[in-house]
Formats: sequence, C-alpha cells, structure tokens
Amino acid sequence: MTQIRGLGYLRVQTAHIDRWRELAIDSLGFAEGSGPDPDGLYLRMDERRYRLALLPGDHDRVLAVGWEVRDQFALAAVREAVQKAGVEVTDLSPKEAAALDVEAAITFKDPAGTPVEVFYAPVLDHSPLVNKLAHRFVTGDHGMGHVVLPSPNFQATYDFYCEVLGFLPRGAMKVGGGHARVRFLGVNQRHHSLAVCPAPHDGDPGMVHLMVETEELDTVGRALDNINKRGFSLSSTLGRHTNDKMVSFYVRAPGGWDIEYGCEGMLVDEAHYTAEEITADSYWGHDWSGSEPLAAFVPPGK
Ligand SMILES: Cc1ccc(O)c(O)c1CC[C@@H]1C(=O)CC[C@]2(C)C(=O)CC[C@@H]12
Ligand SMILES: [Fe+2]
Repeated sequence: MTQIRGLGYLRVQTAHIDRWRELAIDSLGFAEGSGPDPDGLYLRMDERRYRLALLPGDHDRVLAVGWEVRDQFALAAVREAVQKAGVEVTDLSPKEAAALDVEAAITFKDPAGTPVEVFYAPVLDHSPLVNKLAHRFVTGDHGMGHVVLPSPNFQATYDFYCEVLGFLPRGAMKVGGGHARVRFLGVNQRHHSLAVCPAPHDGDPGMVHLMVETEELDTVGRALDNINKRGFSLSSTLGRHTNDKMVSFYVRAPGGWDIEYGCEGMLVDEAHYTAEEITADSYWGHDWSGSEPLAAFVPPGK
C-alpha cells in the first residue's frame, strides 16, 4: 500500500501572474488564498491555505508537484524508499517547510526530472471560501485533482511511481499508433491522481495538464463561458472520458500547459478494480483539433 494519500498541491513559477488571476479566480472559480510569499498568487479550493501556488519569475515552469502523506512516520517511510532506490532526497528545513505552509517535507526529482515534494500537515484557513462561481471543488479524500506529466524515459518513470512510491496502476491507453501508452496511476478513490505520457521533457513548463473537479456540471458550463468570454484558448472542447467518466474541457494556461476542468469523475473501489486498456479517450467530445501546441509536449506520432 502506498503512503501517499493524494495530490496535495502544485507550485508553479509564472511570468504572467495577472493573466493567471483572470483565468483562475475570475474564470474558473478558485478563491484567492494566502501564503508566505507576498508576491505570490495563492489559490484556494478548500480549507487549505492554498492548493495552487503561482510565484512570479522570468519564465513559466513547474516548481513542485506536492504529494501528501498522513504524518511524520509516513514521510519517513517514503524518504527511505526513495533513498533506497538510489535517488537523492533533501529534507526541507523547518523554515523552508513553513514557507510552504506545511509541517515538514522532503524533495527529490522523479526519473523524468519533475521536481517532487512529499509533505504532511498543511496549514488550514478556516475563513469562508468565497469564489466567483459560488461552487465547491471536489477535493477531500480524493486530493486536489490529477496531474499529467511528460516523461522521455517513460518506463523508468512509471516503475518509479509504482514500485518506489506505491502508486496503483489504473489502466492505460495506446498513443501514437505504436506500442507507447499513456498510463494512469491512482492513490485513492479518484481514478487517477497522476498520468505519465511518453513525451519529451526538455525544458519548461514540464507539465501536460492539471485537472481540478467541481461538484456540478453547471459550474463547468459557466467556467467554459467565462474562458471563452475572456479570450483564453480552448485546448479541447467539452467531452466525457472513457476511464474516469469525467465530463471536462481543457483550457490553455499561461506557460503552455492545460487546466482540465471537470465534474462527475467516478470513484474506484479497490476491492473490485482490475486494470483496463481504453481505446478512445472519450465517449463524445474532447475535440483537440483547435489546440495550440503544448510547450513541452508533442503527442507521439504527430
Ligand atoms: C484519455 C484521458 C483520460 C482521462 C483524463 O483525465 C485525461 O486527461 C485523458 C487524456 C490524456 C492525454 C493528454 O492530456 C494529452 C494528450 C493526450 C496524450 C493524447 O493525445 C491522448 C490522451 C491525451
Ligand atoms: Fe486528465
């Protein structure tokens, strides 16, 4: 069993904070949170002080994918497993951890080069959650959502998440007409908290997409209206995925990666789940033909 309970947070550096504010707060219904960096834009989805942190910088890139564990004992177990796999692990100092609004964290790079943090005890914000869509995100036991990461050394990356971090395989889909597969991995009832794409990861932003889930279909529709009105580029039209059954659209974020915004994701029952291979990404919709090229990802075979 994995020690990891869910996707905890995502920290991103951006040269476009104002446009991010327009996307996340004005269009997608994130609430403005708070955090240690006075120049940062901290986005709340729930009782955490933030789930998505945007820190100003000269270019756009992922600073850390934060995975949450229960407590200090779970963190020690993950540290030991990663070290045993021959990967260098750094313990954050109490001051550094405080600057992330967590009690303690470790950091290391996965085999694809993605900066990973594992942490416990995020700082909470008990003030009312006020957002422009008057909606609620689905987080809690299912974590913040999912991330899709590009990996040039796909097999090593997949093996690392499964065998070292204990993620559970949650199916795959062939891409590019050959034997390459996108693989989905889960750590809780959310169908996937992570997917790994066989794709180059030469440089930034180092992310394919972040998925966040809202409780109601009407919120997805209102968010779609908002991003169209504000001139954000729709990477994929609305559709329903065949594996997690989610109804979602994808919008291009500043920095050249996507936010997937969806609802109605299914819950996996591990007592009965068996691995699957899907042969289409969606039952309907999800037209990617109008998509601007991803900065760090060209689909294999295209
Ligand atoms: C297929 C699928 C199921 C559930 C998801 O949450 C989900 O994001 C996807 C699509 C994954 C993936 C992607 O986002 C980048 C472009 C990809 C690689 C494709 O070209 C097909 C699958 C796509
Ligand atoms: Fe997704």
